[in-house]
Amino acid sequence: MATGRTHRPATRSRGIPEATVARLPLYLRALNALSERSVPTVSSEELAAAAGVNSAKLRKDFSYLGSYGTRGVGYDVEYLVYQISRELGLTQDWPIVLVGIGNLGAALANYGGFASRGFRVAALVDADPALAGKPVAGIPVQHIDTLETVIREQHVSIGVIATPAGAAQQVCDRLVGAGVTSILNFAPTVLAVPDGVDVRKVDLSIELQILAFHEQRKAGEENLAEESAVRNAPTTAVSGVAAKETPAERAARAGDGPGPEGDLPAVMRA
Ligand SMILES: NC(=O)c1ccc[n+]([C@@H]2O[C@H](COP(=O)([O-])OP(=O)(O)OC[C@H]3O[C@@H](n4cnc5c(N)ncnc54)[C@H](O)[C@@H]3O)[C@@H](O)[C@H]2O)c1
Repeated sequence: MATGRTHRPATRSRGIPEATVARLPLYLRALNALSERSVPTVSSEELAAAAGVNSAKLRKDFSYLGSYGTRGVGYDVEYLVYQISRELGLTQDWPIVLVGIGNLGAALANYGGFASRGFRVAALVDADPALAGKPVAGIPVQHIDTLETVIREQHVSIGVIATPAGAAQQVCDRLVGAGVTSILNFAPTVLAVPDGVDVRKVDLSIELQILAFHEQRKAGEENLAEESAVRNAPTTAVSGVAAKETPAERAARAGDGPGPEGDLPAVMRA
């Protein structure tokens, strides 16, 4: 779901392109599902379909990991899970700090997927003094004043921002100043960060807008297809003028459906 860009060159130090890195979590999710079902091996086609990726792209991506699979057998699921997890740095535990514990922050804190993927919520932080000490997902919310101490003591390198947009840059600056080098930003604003800090932005409304665009295009294509079907239908002479025949007219002429008047009673068609 994460969208946006990271402030990194298109190719990472070990020669793995950013686009490949962005697909690794998709492969990992599909592989974990296979692993849970104790599936030992998987073909590139099956895995590509499960991850929603083109299979040639998948084989190219895996070649960067030095993983080529075995002809006729496919890829070893467990080994690939290990390889991708190692590449993504998921073989170690990553403490994260979540800032802004409102509707979204509380939902994120309650999301079980962080822990199962190696991300430990080290602290929940909010500026509202009324929230301080209140448990959310079993973790007491801490006041923003403690942010730097929490980051230092818990060795946090990843921060998640779920504050209103107006507070996000200030929170970001404090996170970076305290040593955080990766930020996941949910606030609808562009953050300025120094070199060496990665920012990923999540915006569900942008995703919905992209879907709306595709919906609109699909509707347009359907209309065009209908218009073109009518335009390309065989012509028939009506009162001496060549006119396009609609599907209903064609069916009526063939005697297999209602005429252009549809289901009008016969008396009204006369
Ligand atoms: N990316 C998405 O898809 C998506 C979806 C929903 C909401 N949002 C965004 O997430 C943010 C939070 O939304 P919400 O509905 O949870 O809002 P909310 O008002 O319920 O919660 C915001 C929280 O941030 C806290 N806060 C404000 N200033 C702060 C600061 N300087 N330091 C620390 N905490 C601070 C507030 O006390 C509050 O608890 C908004 O920016 C919203 O636009 C994004």
